[in-house]
Amino acid sequence: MLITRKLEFDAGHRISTHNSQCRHLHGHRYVIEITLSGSIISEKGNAQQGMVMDFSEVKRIASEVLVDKWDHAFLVYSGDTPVMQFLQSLEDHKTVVLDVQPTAENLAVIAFDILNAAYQDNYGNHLQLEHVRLYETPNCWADASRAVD
Ligand SMILES: Nc1nc2c(c(=O)[nH]1)N=C([C@H](O)[C@H](O)COP(=O)(O)OP(=O)(O)OP(=O)(O)O)CN2
Ligand SMILES: [Zn+2]
Repeated sequence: MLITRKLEFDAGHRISTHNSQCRHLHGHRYVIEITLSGSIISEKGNAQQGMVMDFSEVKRIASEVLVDKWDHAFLVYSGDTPVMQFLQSLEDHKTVVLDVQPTAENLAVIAFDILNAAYQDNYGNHLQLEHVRLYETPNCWADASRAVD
């Protein structure tokens, strides 16, 4: 069984090596869709009986490890020297430094890795993260999936 929870956050970025508009500082209302797999919990008396995981729990975990950290942050590539220096000059600025360009593709992979470590199987229902879809705009998104062994 697959379940998906959607969350949204705002963040700034630029692709410093881009040959067009995206090299300018700008922001997006990012949308992240988190897909988990697992079996339906059947244990009587369990508050999550009938669920793979309570959607509110999916949100709580994603917010704690990822979304609250990226929301209203500037996502900057560590190799983007002028922007790194500028952000460092701002007192108490919410900045997330990445070792790759903050493209939709890279953000989806980073989000997958962070979330993958966060979703643990608590009830023996083989819960695990399967897929992350990250929308940069309503028209542009990237998918990161669990590698097939
Ligand atoms: N493969 C990728 N291409 C681009 C990325 C990316 O992350 N991966 N990012 C950008 C820009 O950051 C920008 O966010 C995308 O802007 P744009 O192409 O203008 O997207 P829109 O949905 O606003 O496009 P419309 O043509 O206005 O619909 C660029 N490329
Ligand atoms: Zn952009």
